Amino acid sequence: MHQLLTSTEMAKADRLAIASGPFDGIALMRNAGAAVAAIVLERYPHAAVVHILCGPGNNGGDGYVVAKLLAAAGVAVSLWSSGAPRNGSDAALAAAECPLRPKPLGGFEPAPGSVAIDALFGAGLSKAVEGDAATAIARCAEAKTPVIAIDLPSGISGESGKALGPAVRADITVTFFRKKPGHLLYPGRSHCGETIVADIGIPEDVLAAIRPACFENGPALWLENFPQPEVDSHKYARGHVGVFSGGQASTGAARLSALAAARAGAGAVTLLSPGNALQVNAAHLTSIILRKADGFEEAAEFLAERKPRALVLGPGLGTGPQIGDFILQVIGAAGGGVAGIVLDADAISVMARRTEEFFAATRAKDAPAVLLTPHEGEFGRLFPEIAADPDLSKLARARAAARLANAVLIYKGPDTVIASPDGRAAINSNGTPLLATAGSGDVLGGIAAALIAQAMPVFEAASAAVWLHAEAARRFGPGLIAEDLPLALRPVLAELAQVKGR
Ligand SMILES: NC(=O)C1=CN([C@@H]2O[C@H](COP(=O)(O)OP(=O)(O)OC[C@H]3O[C@@H](n4cnc5c(N)ncnc54)[C@H](O)[C@@H]3O)[C@@H](O)[C@H]2O)[C@@H](O)CC1
Ligand SMILES: [K+]
Repeated sequence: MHQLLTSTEMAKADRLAIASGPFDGIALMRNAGAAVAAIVLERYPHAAVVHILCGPGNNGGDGYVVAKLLAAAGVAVSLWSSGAPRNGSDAALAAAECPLRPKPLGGFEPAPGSVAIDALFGAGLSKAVEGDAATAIARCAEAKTPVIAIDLPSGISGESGKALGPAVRADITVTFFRKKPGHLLYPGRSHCGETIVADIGIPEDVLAAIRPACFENGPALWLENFPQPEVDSHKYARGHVGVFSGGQASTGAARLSALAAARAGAGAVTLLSPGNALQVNAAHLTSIILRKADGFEEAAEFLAERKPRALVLGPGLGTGPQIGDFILQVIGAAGGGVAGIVLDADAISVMARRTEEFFAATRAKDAPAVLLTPHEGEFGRLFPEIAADPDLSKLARARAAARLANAVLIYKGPDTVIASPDGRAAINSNGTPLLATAGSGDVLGGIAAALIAQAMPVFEAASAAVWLHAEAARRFGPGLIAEDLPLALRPVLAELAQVKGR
């Protein structure tokens, strides 16, 4: 259920389902309407009136089916239409099967105690909602009428989650077969309320032909690749992570990454510290190995001797020009042995000033895989042209940036998108505002590095890290600070290990 379908992919799913039978277009529409009607009856059994607002397309067609079924169940139904469906469409068949006569949408006023079904526009929305439909949306909002949206809240793009103009704020959104990106990307997500995915008889095997490349992030996406220590594992087989610390006044961020990497299962973690910060780091570390690394030569010795599988560069590292040289040298030297380098925070800001050299390094033939973890501001600095394109959704921005940088991206925010240069992407949906706390990003980088070090492919490792990080925060609850996050991973990891062991 974790695949997300674009409108083109969903139309293909409909076509393939119709071709393989037994349901034709109108039968799928009847199933869709029946699913919505059942949810209305279950959730709003005492509604005084159910208003059904039908648009001109097949979304409206679903509305006519709902009207017929609810009326047959004895519900007081009031049917409104913005215009007759196109002759020969499934919606026209559904309208013909519905015994109720619709009233013109312009006269719609929600009655007290009523519920509204939004069947105005779904996957076919192509421009801003205007006229009577926009007025109807405003009237529901003014009257605080509970709304159940069919497929998508009208006005929201299923592709981008953008509001193309006025948009319905639904309490429940019932979509079909699979969610669409617009259900998870903001502001769409906040317009959906609870999103329910209904089965309308489209067979699962159509997905093999569609091969979706976008997913809702969750264990279904990466559990198969999630590390599980073998009985005979020793600490280096569980993956060694190297984290580079900043100077003596900014060491905490790297230590948070290091601790998170250890909690996320890295067998060994080394903190590489400038000489002037060794004392302060030593005073705060116990199980983490501390090693002096002043500049590239000592870093290169560490790579050659200890063969870490993953590196974290960025938290608290500083933004001076020599830091940029250092990062480029480490990327250049790490290919072969290092499976992945996580570049976060200061590393992103520094590389944003040298994008040409940076992208040349990440695209080099033997470069290690790179994972970038920008928040909105850092994304804008590193990818200014992509960030400035108003036509791109957050999903499209993440994918374009991943391709440009030849890197996996964790594009952070309330709807974090993880994107791979191969075109795959995941949208995270378990995020929490509790994570808006200083140092939480440093922890995320450490978790991702630990998973990469344990042989998870970088896209899967990044996706798993984002999910684990949010899940740990949610379960910990209010009062969370970044220091709590590594330990808060424990129950989440325990549960995953149990599921995986089954
Ligand atoms: N067999 C099928 O085709 C099925 C379709 N289903 C429903 O069909 C919907 C998609 O149907 P459609 O492709 O007809 O699309 P919609 O019903 O979303 O709307 C398309 C119509 O609205 C017009 N339009 C788009 N934006 C407008 C705007 N802002 N103002 C005025 N007019 C606008 C279009 O020109 C077109 O006539 C899905 O969302 C789903 O609810 C489901 O019943 C499942 C089966
Ligand atoms: K709708």
